[in-house]
Amino acid sequence: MTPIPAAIAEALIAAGHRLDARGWVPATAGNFSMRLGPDRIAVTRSGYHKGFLKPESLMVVDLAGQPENPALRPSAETGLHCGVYRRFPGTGAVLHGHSIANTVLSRAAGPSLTLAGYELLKAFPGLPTHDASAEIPVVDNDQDIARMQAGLEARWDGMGASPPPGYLIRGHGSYIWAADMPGALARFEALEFMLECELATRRSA
Ligand SMILES: CSC[C@@H](O)[C@@H](O)C(=O)COP(=O)(O)O
Ligand SMILES: [Zn+2]
Repeated sequence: MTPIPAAIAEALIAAGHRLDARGWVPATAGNFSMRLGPDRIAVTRSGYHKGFLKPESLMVVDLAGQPENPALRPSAETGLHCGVYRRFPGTGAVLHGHSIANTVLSRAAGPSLTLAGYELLKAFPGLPTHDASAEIPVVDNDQDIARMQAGLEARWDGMGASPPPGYLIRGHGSYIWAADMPGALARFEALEFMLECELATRRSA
């Protein structure tokens, strides 16, 4: 069995506190993971409140989503985490949350949502200035996670070498990743900030 180092467990638990404090993981929504090695990740177990995670709320799966301990049930969306680690090998942490802004805006969006002119775009890779735009893919929600992941692969295939490090699931939430947990949190918060700005702009229109 692959141990989950204390620093990894602490980072995942702290991420839960942070996102819960912002109202981005209501009820038992959201799931998080961090890379443990080339073919192993620590992921949140299914059905736990992410604001109250403990080391026992975490478990180890391989990049096909198979648990090392078959008695434990990983996040229902483990396949989406594994899909990111497989496709983008530099990924060290993946965060998923359900916010009001990402839920409302993804419901209204087409196949992508464009964010332009925000200083916080600089939190995303390859955007050194606010004078830029990011096209965040929006995929339809699906309880068949393997099918949703296949759709994402097709989207990424059509997006060149460096798709944005995140996407929205319609009416559901966001997935964001980075090389480490501080980076993933920064990108998550930047995306949420810009989505809240978009929502405020539409409300005042
Ligand atoms: C509270 S329902 C939300 C779930 O269906 C799911 O979308 C989610 O984010 C959490 O699922 P989980 O299996 O606990 O990782
Ligand atoms: Zn979810």
